[in-house]
Amino acid sequence: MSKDDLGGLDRLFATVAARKGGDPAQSYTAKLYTKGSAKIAQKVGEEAVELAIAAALEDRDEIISESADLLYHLSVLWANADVDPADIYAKLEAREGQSGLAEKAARKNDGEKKNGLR
Ligand SMILES: N=c1c2ncn([C@@H]3O[C@H](COP(=O)(O)OP(=O)(O)OP(=O)(O)O)[C@@H](O)[C@H]3O)c2ncn1[C@@H]1O[C@H](COP(=O)(O)O)[C@@H](O)[C@H]1O
Repeated sequence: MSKDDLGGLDRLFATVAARKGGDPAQSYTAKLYTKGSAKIAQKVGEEAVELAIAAALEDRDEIISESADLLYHLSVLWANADVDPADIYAKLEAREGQSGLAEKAARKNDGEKKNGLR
């Protein structure tokens, strides 16, 4: 499949994954890889906080802009960790049809059993 056939997030991921081993003087993404996983994780955290602030302020334009920043840095984090968006899609698909409330209740029951409370 060519990169042109991919959707937005997959296309962004293909671009950033292709920057691995690239010239840090030519590519911001390549430069980020050379800084390592802790720096990439820090950038994701920063962008997530900036998005949360935009959401708290109900600033729609900033929500869009910060979401784009977050998705870009998240894509770099995935590529750096050898995770493919397909892995995330598979996880989401496995959760389809499972209510978040039911999943949380099941986790709570498991935790109580483990702690001998049940
Ligand atoms: N989507 C993005 C994208 N979004 C944000 N950014 C960059 O992410 C940086 C984040 O801003 P910051 O102020 O936090 O960066 P900073 O000041 O360098 O941060 P520190 O490293 O100092 O913490 C900016 O330099 C943005 O330009 C992006 N850089 C690249 N892309 C995509 O990745 C492709 C490849 O880019 P290069 O790797 O640069 O060729 C581009 O064509 C785009 O499609």
